[in-house]
Amino acid sequence: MAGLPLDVLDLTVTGAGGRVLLQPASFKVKAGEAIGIRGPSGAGKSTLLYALAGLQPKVGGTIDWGGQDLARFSDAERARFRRQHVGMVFQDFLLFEELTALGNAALTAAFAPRQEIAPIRSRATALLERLGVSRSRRNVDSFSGGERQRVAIARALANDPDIILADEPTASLDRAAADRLIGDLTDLARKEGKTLIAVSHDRHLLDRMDRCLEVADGKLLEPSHA
Ligand SMILES: Nc1ncnc2c1ncn2[C@@H]1O[C@H](COP(=O)(O)OP(=O)(O)OP(=O)(O)O)[C@@H](O)[C@H]1O
Repeated sequence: MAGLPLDVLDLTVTGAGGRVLLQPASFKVKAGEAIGIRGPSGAGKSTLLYALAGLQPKVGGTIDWGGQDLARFSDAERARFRRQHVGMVFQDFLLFEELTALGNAALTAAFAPRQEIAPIRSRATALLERLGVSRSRRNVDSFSGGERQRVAIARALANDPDIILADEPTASLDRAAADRLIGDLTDLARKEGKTLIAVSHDRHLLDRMDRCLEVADGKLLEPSHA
């Protein structure tokens, strides 16, 4: 699948107790662009990324992915959009401890139409191999942080999503594995046209993006170069 463009207009996010987590933010991303989101800890980077994935319950404004405004969707519609279009790498991975690495990586097969199950499983297997996860038939409960991160990345990509949203995707990887992953992710954007948005503190990752957005204290600052 090719990427989708994004048009965000006056996006706000409100958290528990009515706390404003993101003040009105507007920006555009072209299909196939690779965007970094940077800023200090607690600034609201993950908040913004989750909103773009349709995972924030209280949003205002517009989150328009190729003509579909997530901010106006029902919960069920947002879930369907995510299943069809979004590969998400969560900061804390959100793996299922009782499943194998392959079971986790191919998780979306459980919700996919019959004809898509085999392609998802074979893509998940290839991704685990590419990412150097050799123990794909082992339960992830014995895995290290770096192995978990790689399983989480394989899961996000196994569905061949046209949008990749990644929260600190290199945080648990050593430099060599991180650099390989950055190459893989930017290739997906540049060669396959997928839209990539990654929150990161990793200078190496930010430097490889087409451009970066900066978030500070719940505000999107003027877009800047990495
Ligand atoms: N649902 C919520 N309700 C209330 N406050 C929240 C909620 N979610 C996040 N926050 C708060 O919003 C702020 C921004 O959090 P966020 O996780 O987006 O920051 P971040 O920039 O990604 O930080 P880090 O780099 O440390 O991951 C933090 O103060 C956090 O505690």
